[in-house]
Amino acid sequence: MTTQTVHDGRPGVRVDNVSKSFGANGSRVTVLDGVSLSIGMGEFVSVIGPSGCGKSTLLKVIAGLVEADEGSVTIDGTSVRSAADGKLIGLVPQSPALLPWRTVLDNVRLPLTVNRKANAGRAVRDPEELLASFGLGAAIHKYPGQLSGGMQQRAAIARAFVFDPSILVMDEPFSALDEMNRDQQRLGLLEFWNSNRKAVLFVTHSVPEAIMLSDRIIVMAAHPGRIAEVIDVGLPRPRTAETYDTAEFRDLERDVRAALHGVMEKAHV
Ligand SMILES: Nc1ncnc2c1ncn2[C@@H]1O[C@H](COP(=O)(O)OP(=O)(O)OP(=O)(O)O)[C@@H](O)[C@H]1O
Repeated sequence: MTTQTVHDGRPGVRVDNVSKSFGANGSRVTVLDGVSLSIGMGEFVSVIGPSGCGKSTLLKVIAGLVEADEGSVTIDGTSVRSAADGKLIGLVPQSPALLPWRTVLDNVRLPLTVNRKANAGRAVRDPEELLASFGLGAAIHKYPGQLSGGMQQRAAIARAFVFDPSILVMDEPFSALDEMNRDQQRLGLLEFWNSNRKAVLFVTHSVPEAIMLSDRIIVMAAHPGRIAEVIDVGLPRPRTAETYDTAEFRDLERDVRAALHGVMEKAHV
């Protein structure tokens, strides 16, 4: 096994000194305070931290769904707005958000058909092939209600790949699944990502999940939301179910939990 990090010289995601507050003057709350980070092309970065520390807000700022008050974000060298217009950003939400009256294949095709004119000439992936590579080849003509939660989430991930985005932002995509199923989905995602390297920002509450998937783990602190620590994972890839049983994995688990305890304790001072 080898440790491999793929950087092809492209800038990836750059977040520079981003701040964001919500609320009116008297009750204004700073949710992100001077957050800076970068994700190289082909790098997998997870964000973990206590509830309310601004993980989802950070993800939304990077995905162009929320505008930062201060600071800047660039995706592959361009502004978030033009990256979003150019379909460079793939988003996987917490719940699969599939349309129940459309088949799985039609759900994954939907982004291609919504604005056919604007999408003309854009590089796209074949929805059937994508679904097959996520193990859903036999389910393409089924409706979402006929699929398990894990299968629905895989379809949502496949949908995020149709425009072959440069970056993928994923907001706790496996949080609604039971642990066994969740683990299967993680390994499935890793297998696909290994041969389709994107810059990934992955929000999670699970320490083992963050370690298993990531090259780096960003630990956030709350009130205001900020980066407290960055932990390099460095486990060899490809990672498999056996990776959980290694001493290196357990050491990392201890380090990440200690970092989380650190930010929780400071929050109570
Ligand atoms: N649109 C909004 N308007 C007002 N407040 C908001 C808005 N979006 C988020 N917040 C507040 O910002 C803070 C951070 O929210 P965010 O969802 O980013 O945290 P999180 O770390 O993802 O939390 P969790 O782990 O519980 O999902 C919370 O206090 C939340 O109530």
